[in-house]
Amino acid sequence: MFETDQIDGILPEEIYENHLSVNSKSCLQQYKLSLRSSSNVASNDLLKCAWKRNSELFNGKAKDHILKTVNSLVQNVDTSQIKTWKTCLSQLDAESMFQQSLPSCAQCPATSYSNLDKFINNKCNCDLGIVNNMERASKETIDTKGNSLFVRNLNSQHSSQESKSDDDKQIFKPRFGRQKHANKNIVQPITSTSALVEEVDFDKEEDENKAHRSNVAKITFKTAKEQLLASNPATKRTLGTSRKAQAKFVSPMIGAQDKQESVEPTVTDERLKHIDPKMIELIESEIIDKGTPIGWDDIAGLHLAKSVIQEAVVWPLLRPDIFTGLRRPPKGILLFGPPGTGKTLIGKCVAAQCNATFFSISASSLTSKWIGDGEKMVRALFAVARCHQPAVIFIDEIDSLLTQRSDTEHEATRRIKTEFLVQFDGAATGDEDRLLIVGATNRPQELDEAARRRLVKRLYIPLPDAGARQQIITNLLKNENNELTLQHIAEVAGLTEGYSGADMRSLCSEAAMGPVRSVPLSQIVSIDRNKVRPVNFQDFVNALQRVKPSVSQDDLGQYVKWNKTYGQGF
Ligand SMILES: Nc1ncnc2c1ncn2[C@@H]1O[C@H](COP(=O)(O)OP(=O)(O)OP(=O)(O)O)[C@@H](O)[C@H]1O
Repeated sequence: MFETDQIDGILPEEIYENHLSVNSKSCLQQYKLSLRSSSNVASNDLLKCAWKRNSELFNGKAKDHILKTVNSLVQNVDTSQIKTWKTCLSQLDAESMFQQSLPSCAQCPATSYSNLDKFINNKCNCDLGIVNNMERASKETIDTKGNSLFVRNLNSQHSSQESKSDDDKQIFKPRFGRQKHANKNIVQPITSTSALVEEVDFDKEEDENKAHRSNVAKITFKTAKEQLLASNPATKRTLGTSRKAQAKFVSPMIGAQDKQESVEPTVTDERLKHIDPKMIELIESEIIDKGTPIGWDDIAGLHLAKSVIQEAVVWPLLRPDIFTGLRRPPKGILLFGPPGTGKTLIGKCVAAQCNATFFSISASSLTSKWIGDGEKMVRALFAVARCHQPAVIFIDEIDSLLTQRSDTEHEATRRIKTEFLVQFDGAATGDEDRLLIVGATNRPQELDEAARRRLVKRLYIPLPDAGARQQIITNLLKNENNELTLQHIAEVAGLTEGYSGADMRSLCSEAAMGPVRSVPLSQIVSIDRNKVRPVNFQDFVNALQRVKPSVSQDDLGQYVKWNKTYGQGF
């Protein structure tokens, strides 16, 4: 309670008579918190806020008086008055003020929340928060006694909708919960709580309230996500997908910025008529690889594989007129071998050598990322590829798409697989099509027989030999400041038996960290780039302690065996 001698002239009774109604549960809670922490400014702000919102409930004189007193106390916050202000606040019984300010509730008998804790713990069915939102959009009607408030229904849009469905029933919003009254245009105060309680079917009322709130939300409120999707439907598909470094950036604000431009991509090619435009856009932005073109020299070793590919795939794609009949090229090749041996590099190189568009997709993303849409995605992928001929479709982890059939196979996966085989056959039989499907796998033994048959050329991509490892090191050190001689490089190559191309890359990165680690910690931020010493042989020796080969001998044995059975045999 206010001490009458400290904030003179303001009697608690006066405040209660003015039906001080704190706006919302959260407002009150914050207010209480601020009281506990004795934060004068926060308390003052909250009080002001509550009073402002309820200004029409105040007797102007009392309001002015309270605000004046509060202002003077806040302005003198550094003086001795601070003690008085704090004392005032600590003596203000906010709980009982709030309790007493609550008007009678239609649904909860007044006694049910005589204890404020009950209200705070949601034991009261009323929803003050909702009422607050309504208050902003509506005109309040207060009865003469001020103890029961009805709020005329919300915004005109909503009321027109309701009136359409509810014909000539006029709907009013009580401050707590909703009440329907058959009488037209009459704002009825609740004079007897008990009488109303009898009339109201609580369950029905609750359902109606829920439906009403959701209607209001639908009409007046859109989440940021909904707004974004409405303005740029393409974002739905691009959000959450892993982007490659070279992938085109799709701004989430495209829709907002280019309102004039059509959001839907325009499909001009007849072959794409039945394909979802969003999928086309996604394929063009995410799946077409526009990275730096790869040359044969960028791939170390693998001479046999490279020559077979050149002969069987690259030339036919470049000269389809010569490679006809028996010379007709295979439409699918399989690259299998341990991870990190350059299968993807080969795929990219083929595309670059044939001036073909390179589509790169991981089969596992078809079965997981585009779950439910995988089938459509496969169809779209082949359709877009046909429009970008010559094209190379690189499917990494192809084993996860074309696995051997089993009873436990998921229906969606089975459908994607079927679609893939259908499209594959279409591409294989279409004489005009210059499409090449390159599948890559680390587990060739798991491939479906049907897939194996279609991927006619099956090439083993083994671990790099010493010469290839030497070439990889040389290539990677080309742009680094280093003092390794040819002999050093040959020595490192000799020490890395069993390392894959990817392991070699990790080794070189680790060695390149040596010079940086030798810089004293205190100078790392300021040191001149040219003062960092060159990479040397010792850095490689140290790196060899940390980077170990990732492929086991057992795995290698399996590849060799499979190669002998199904591979090209070299
Ligand atoms: N023969 C190679 N010549 C040059 N670099 C290679 C070679 N093999 C692998 N690398 C290096 O290893 C990295 C990974 O290679 P890549 O992605 O082509 O392997 P992968 O066989 O497709 O691997 P995964 O089976 O795990 O997909 C390449 O970016 C390259 O730096």
